[in-house]
Parts: sequence; structure tokens; C-alpha cells
Amino acid sequence: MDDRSLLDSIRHLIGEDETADDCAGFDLSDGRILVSSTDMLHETTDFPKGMTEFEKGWMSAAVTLSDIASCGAQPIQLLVAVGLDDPARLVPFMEGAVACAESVGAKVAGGDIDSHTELTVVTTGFGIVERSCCCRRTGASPGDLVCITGTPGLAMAALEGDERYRKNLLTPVPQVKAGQKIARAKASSMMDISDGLAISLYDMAQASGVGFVLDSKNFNLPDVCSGSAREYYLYGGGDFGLLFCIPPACLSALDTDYTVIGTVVSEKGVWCDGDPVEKRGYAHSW
Ligand SMILES: Nc1ncnc2c1ncn2[C@@H]1O[C@H](COP(=O)(O)OP(=O)(O)O)[C@@H](O)[C@H]1O
Ligand SMILES: Cc1ncc(C[n+]2csc(CCOP(=O)(O)OP(=O)(O)O)c2C)c(N)n1
Ligand SMILES: [Mg+2]
Ligand SMILES: [Mg+2]
Ligand SMILES: [Mg+2]
Repeated sequence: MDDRSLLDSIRHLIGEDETADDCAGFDLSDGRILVSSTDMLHETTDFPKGMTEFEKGWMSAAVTLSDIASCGAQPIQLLVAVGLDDPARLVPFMEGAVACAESVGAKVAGGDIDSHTELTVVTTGFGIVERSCCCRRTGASPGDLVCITGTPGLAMAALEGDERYRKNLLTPVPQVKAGQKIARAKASSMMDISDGLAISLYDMAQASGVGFVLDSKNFNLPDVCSGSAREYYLYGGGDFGLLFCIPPACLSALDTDYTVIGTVVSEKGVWCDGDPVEKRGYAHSW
């Protein structure tokens, strides 16, 4: 059992929409939406060996700030709750979390401290976005182009030992400015690719009730020393680029780097060069 199938068992309690997006949204009734997201990370499952405390703090902040960026929102506050096996870890850890938050214009505004057998972190973030620019995983329409920012697979390559991409894996940068530009260019849907490109495509296709047809000739595959660039590109997690769909006519107004990898179709599913893409990515399992 993985976290996606476990989530299915509580959708009836929380709501379909509430369990199908990167952030929750609260309408402030003044033309703006308050978005929020929370994420939990653990020493053994989420922090690759050899990371500094600063990098662990940075990564913990980045995973949540990335979800806020994926709505086109400006992150404003971050709360950081830390369960510690050793109290001496707290200062360098929080220095990393503060540095990441400040790098995207947000403030660490509180949190919690507890003792725990394993370093366990929960980051909760809040952001603000104009209602007309708030992007969700829903909204992709047939005929839209499917686009990504960044190069999926670099974090996975680093996890497999490629030192050139160490920073991509350990101190990912939430794509706040790019998210805002994409939202203002009138993208129809957006999410971050934290769990890998293929599984994110399936998540967005399901939320929007559409399908995606990809053309591998357009893939910006990573330059890797070992392993399969295509495997890392489609199935590696931890990159925190953005996946978005946008009507072709809106693309000329978009002033940020992106790669067009396919088109939206009405038939549900995800295909590449005519073949179904495997539905897998980074997951927690029991
Ligand atoms: N325990 C939970 N209770 C309620 N909603 C949850 C829970 N776990 C996850 N969700 C919701 O499920 C959706 C998907 O979560 P997740 O896969 O963690 O997203 P992301 O990869 O963007 O962090 C989100 O809307 C999240 O708020
Ligand atoms: C062992 C390991 N593999 C991969 C990564 C890269 N990585 C960092 S966060 C993350 C995905 C989880 O991020 P997010 O979507 O914010 O959390 P979720 O709610 O899906 O658990 C990954 C794969 C990692 N840190 N450790
Ligand atoms: Mg996300
Ligand atoms: Mg999450
Ligand atoms: Mg995730």
C-alpha cells in the first residue's frame, strides 16, 4: 500500500477537491485566495545520507513552498515543527529553513519543538494569490499544450551519485517567480513535479478529467553519467519544477523558461509516442 491509495480511503471524509491539489484554498472575499499546504519529512525516508542540518532545513521548507508556488501564489508565512533526537541539531536546521523561506520572500513565523527518536519535520506554508491567477490541478482542456519548467531527473541522478546535481537534490529552489508568471500568462492548470513527472501527469490528468499525449522528441532529458536519462526524467522525484497546461495562444506572453512536452486530449490516460506511460513515481509505502 502506498500513500496515494491510502489517501483514497479518506477522500469521502475530507472531500474530492480538498484531496486533489497541492494546496488548500480559502477565498478571502476580497478578490484574493489564501493557499496553504503542509508536508512531513523524516530522517530515514526523506533525507539522503550525508546531508547537512542546514540542507535538511532548506529541503523541509522547499517542499511546502514549492506547493504554494505551484498555485501561482506568493508564499508569506511558514511554520516549522521539528521532532529532534538531538537538540544541537535545531539551530543549523532552522538556519536552512529560514534561508529557504527568505529566498522566496516568505517568513518563518512559528513552529513547534518536540523530542523524537528520529528527526521528523512538518512544514506548513501560507501564500496569497489573486483569484483570477490561482492555478489548480483542475482546468486543463483538450488542445492545451503540456509544459514543464526545469529538467526532471537531476535530483534522481544526484541520488544515484552524480555530484554535479547535488544542489538540485539537497537544496531545491521553489519556483515562485516562474509560478507567478505562468499563472499570469493564463495557464489552465499547474502543479509541482515533486513526486516525478509521470505520476504528476497522472495526478493532473485525473484532477482535470483529461489525458496527455507526449512526444519524446521534445523531452529535455538530463545529461547523466550512469543510469537511464529517460527513467530519471519520467520517474525520478525531488526536482520541484512545475508542470502546467496552457492554451497555445497564451504561450507567447510567457516570459520564463519552459519545455513543451505534449498536448492535452479528451481521452483519459497518459501516452508517450503512442504507448501508455507507466503510472509510478516517488511514494511512501507500507
Ligand atoms: N492526512 C490527510 N488528510 C487530508 N488530506 C490529505 C492528507 N494527506 C494528504 N492530503 C491531501 O491530498 C492531496 C495530495 O497530497 P500530496 O500527495 O501530499 O501532495 P503534494 O505531493 O503536492 O505534497 C493534497 O490536497 C493534500 O492536502
Ligand atoms: C530517498 C529520497 N529520495 C528522493 C528524494 C528527493 N525528494 C525530496 S522531497 C521528495 C518528494 C516529496 O515531496 P512532496 O511532494 O512535497 O511530499 P509528499 O507530500 O508527496 O510526500 C523527493 C522525492 C529524497 N529527498 N530522498
Ligand atoms: Mg505538490
Ligand atoms: Mg504533500
Ligand atoms: Mg507529493
